Amino acid sequence: MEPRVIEIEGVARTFPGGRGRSPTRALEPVNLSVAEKDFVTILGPSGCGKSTLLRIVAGLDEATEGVVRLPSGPVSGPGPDRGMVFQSYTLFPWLTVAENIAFGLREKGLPRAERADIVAFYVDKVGLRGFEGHHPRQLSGGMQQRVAIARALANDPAVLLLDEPFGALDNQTRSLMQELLLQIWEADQKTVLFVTHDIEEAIFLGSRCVVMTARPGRVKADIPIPLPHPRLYKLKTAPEFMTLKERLTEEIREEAIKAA
Ligand SMILES: Nc1ncnc2c1ncn2[C@@H]1O[C@H](COP(=O)(O)OP(=O)(O)OP(=O)(O)O)[C@@H](O)[C@H]1O
Repeated sequence: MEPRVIEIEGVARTFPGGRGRSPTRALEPVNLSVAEKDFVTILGPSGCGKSTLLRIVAGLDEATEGVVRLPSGPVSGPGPDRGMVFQSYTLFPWLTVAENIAFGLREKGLPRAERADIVAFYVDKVGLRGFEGHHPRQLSGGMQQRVAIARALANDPAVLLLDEPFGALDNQTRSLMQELLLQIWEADQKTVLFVTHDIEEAIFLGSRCVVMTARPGRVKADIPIPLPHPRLYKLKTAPEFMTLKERLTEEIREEAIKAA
């Protein structure tokens, strides 16, 4: 068995209310153990605490109960062992594509020549050669998200945390980005936590799919996705894909009804 890289132990989150408003219980205690090279997709109805859980693993928010353990120790803040990509484009608008990708490497103090090599490698990998000198405003949404992924990968984190990174993209671009991410994962075998609303996306990408209940969220089901790799878009119409889709649709439907 692969070693565990993320241990989420009894992690719960309540947001304080303030000014007469009652507190919001976003997450019930969540336990989740993620092995090295796992690609865990997290599905759940809107508002069930998916982003909150990911932000706690990233160290951007604090659990009110429980702990997240990494090989480096319990999470107490962001760290270079975790790379995060959000739904909205979070590139630095005043930096070029190359400068955005190199940002973390600069912070780490890597020499210029080494930074340039790493940037060139990831620019190639995400298909942005020729756009190194462009600024984010000169790129389409899909291109910006490719830069964000390249920036996260360039730091070579053990864990990638992705919060609906393709949520704002059109279907065609989204499909291409899914294939690109899978190719990268198949080659680099990173450990990935990927939050999504999209059942097909959760199956197509994941080696495991965790379904959360309606808010306050907890783990409702943890379903292995034993589909072979490499995965290409045609897989989405295969019978074994459809069977998984049916099962997950039913799980999510029950929760969406509760949430509504
Ligand atoms: N900073 C905050 N202060 C107060 N409440 C918050 C805060 N962040 C999140 N919440 C609440 O916690 C709950 C869970 O939010 P979260 O964003 O984690 O859900 P989600 O499952 O990611 O939702 P969606 O799929 O719609 O993005 C929601 O009810 C939300 O209003």
